[in-house]
Amino acid sequence: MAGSKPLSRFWEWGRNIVCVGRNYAEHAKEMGSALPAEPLFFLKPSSAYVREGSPIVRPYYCRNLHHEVELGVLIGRRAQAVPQDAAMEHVAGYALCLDMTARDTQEQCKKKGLPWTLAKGFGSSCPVSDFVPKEKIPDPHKLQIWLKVNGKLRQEGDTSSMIFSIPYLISYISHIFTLEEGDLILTGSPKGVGSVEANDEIEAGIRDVVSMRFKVVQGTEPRSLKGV
Ligand SMILES: O=C(O)/C=C/C(=O)CC(=O)C(=O)O
Ligand SMILES: [Mg+2]
Repeated sequence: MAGSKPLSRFWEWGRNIVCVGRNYAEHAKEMGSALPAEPLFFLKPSSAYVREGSPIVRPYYCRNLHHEVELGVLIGRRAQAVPQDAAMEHVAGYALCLDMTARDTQEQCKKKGLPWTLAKGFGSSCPVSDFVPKEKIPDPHKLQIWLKVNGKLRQEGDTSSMIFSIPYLISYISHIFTLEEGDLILTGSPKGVGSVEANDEIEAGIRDVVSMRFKVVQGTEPRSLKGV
């Protein structure tokens, strides 16, 4: 139950995972998408969390699983309609996160005007690092985040390039719904997203702060969904 566990194990809280999209101009460009005039966001279920030691499971319906490395911001105090200048008081700390994306499924959803849940919200779509307390990161807009696949660098971005800053995002979201203690905001991916296959190893980090490794495995197709 939320509240009975330490925030340093936020992935056990079962709180909201709020993901911001197209928050880096070069990533929006590589996707062929327009820059957002206001933050674009979507949710993942809390069962999407996965920790080091467990694999990222590629959904059986996905032919093109993409990595997106993102800075996660952990809410430490309830935020309801907070102004930008008070927003950082609601932050407990940070984590490195992956917004794993079934890109082919997302393309289909975009064409049909459907939500992105199948593409972004499957089990293990949100690998997360250890919690990093706020005190260890004096300026979250001055971080280098990176990601390698099988030892090769794929993504390298600087959080100073975010279109919408962390205080703006917290303020904006908190005017739409209340952010609760234990909620995590994924702040969007820099450029360089790309495919991973079963047996690939993903390593990612916030330079000089934290790193993590995950193996990708293939999910199996259910024999039948009849009777569900
Ligand atoms: O613009 C697109 O086609 C896709 C955008 C995303 O997947 C958004 C993100 O999750 C992101 O920018 O991090
Ligand atoms: Mg993303």
